[in-house]
Amino acid sequence: MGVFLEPSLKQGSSVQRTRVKICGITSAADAQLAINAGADAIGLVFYAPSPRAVDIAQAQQICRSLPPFVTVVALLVNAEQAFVSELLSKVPVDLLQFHGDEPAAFCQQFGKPYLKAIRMRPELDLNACFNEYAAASAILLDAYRKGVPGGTGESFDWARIPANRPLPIVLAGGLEADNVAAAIAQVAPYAVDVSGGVEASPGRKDGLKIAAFMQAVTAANSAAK
Ligand SMILES: O=C(O)c1ccccc1N[C@@H]1O[C@H](COP(=O)(O)O)[C@@H](O)[C@H]1O
Repeated sequence: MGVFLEPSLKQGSSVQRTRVKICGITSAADAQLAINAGADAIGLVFYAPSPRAVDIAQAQQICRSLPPFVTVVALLVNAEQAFVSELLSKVPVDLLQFHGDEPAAFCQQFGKPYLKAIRMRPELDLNACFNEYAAASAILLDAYRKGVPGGTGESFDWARIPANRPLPIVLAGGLEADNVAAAIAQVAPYAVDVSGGVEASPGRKDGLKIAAFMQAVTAANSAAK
């Protein structure tokens, strides 16, 4: 297994900025809040039990409103193969995010770049996950709560993340403006992913919280220079 050098880590005298994904976007207006604040990616949740769930028609409407160079991530939790294929044929998705128990063969079959979310349950063997999902674009690390696939608003012990990683890390789980700088300083992830921490209420984003989150990321990157 090779060792991926996180772009956020110091390379000579330069430090690359931490990418930001704002997940759980449910409207064109909320997408605009994220983009205006400088987010790199938006996440659309295709998981019906979530308060942030969107359907294909809503996703199409949100995507039609987007300017170029914004990455659209589709979040799925143990979805049927047929649904993922339909989604990809109807919505301009850049990246799939598998947030359930999908094996690597399932994730790879669509020929799309993908993130594999790993929930940090206590006995987890992270190296085994890196090996299984070696073809992923990145591994997204999220908090574990039994019976809940994600979006818990809870964080986990970042010390469990090894310094040497074969793939880029997207750090998720309970991030918000008040803790994201500490997370970046400790973990140096490729990207951070936030949902509940920038909401006014479940499924509705808060422009001020998004702006504060983005400012905290920028400040953390400046402090690392
Ligand atoms: O957002 C959801 O409702 C959701 C539902 C099912 C799986 C994942 C979900 N969200 C993802 O969970 C993490 C952490 O979210 P939070 O910032 O702690 O609220 C993040 O990757 C979300 O995209």
